[in-house]
Amino acid sequence: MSKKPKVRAKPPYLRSISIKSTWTDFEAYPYSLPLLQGGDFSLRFDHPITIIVGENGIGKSTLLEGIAVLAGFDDAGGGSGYRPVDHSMAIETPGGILSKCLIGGWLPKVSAGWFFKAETFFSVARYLDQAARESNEMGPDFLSYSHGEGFLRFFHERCRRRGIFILDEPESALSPRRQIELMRILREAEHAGEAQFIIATHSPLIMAYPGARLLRMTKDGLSEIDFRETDHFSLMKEFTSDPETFVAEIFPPSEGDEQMDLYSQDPPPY
Ligand SMILES: Nc1ncnc2c1ncn2[C@@H]1O[C@H](COP(=O)(O)OP(=O)(O)OP(=O)(O)O)[C@@H](O)[C@H]1O
Repeated sequence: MSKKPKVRAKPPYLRSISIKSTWTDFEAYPYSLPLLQGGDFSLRFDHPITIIVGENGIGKSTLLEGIAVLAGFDDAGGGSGYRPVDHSMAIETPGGILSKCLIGGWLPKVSAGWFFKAETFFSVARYLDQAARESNEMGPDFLSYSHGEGFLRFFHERCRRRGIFILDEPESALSPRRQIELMRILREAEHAGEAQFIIATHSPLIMAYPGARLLRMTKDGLSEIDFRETDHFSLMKEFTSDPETFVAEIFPPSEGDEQMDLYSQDPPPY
């Protein structure tokens, strides 16, 4: 009798997160995020790629850290079982403890994947090289490249595998051209059908990724949005349609100032 081929579940693997109904502590960070106030926060993931946008400080990274810990990653970044940063001397409250108040709905629970944080990429990369050296293996050596090249090599090598990939501001070191390359990597991963991505970004390019579910985080919570409606896109649109006026309006002349030609080719007089 022939064996039935195994059917592998497709992403998204993490189908939902919600706040525990018994949770009552909303006083201190990270439970004090505006998103959680009211105690009925929940979010469903129904696309392989979810992209979260929102103003600085609204809580995107903290939410991603909570999800990363729920997925079994360290909130400093890395894969399952990696502890790239020594937290023993840290004085700050780690955002990952948010996971304490969250319940994740998985189908199935996957442990493979990665939590990429632009701000800790270099510590994580060093940790990977050191771990490889200790096992007499070749390290990935992401640090022997420029910031942006290192990031892209990383995305090429790690994000095409099966698992859940949580990316916090992956565009940070990438030129617009390289952001487009990242979008191509996402597209390949999406076609391969093995990876779920949850991404926080300020890049108007990445938020225009076709087929992703784009969510805007505000103090009132998370809601779906078209990328054209985001502040990031509207500001860039205003800028590109009339850069001179746009920049001049950033620096309105004070009373008594002479009107400055911002695009003068003359060097400054010092
Ligand atoms: N370790 C911490 N302890 C206390 N408050 C924190 C800590 N980390 C962040 N916060 C605060 O929590 C809020 C959310 O921060 P978070 O980093 O999640 O925002 P964000 O949306 O990712 O911002 P950005 O776009 O600038 O990365 C901010 O008001 C921030 O000052």
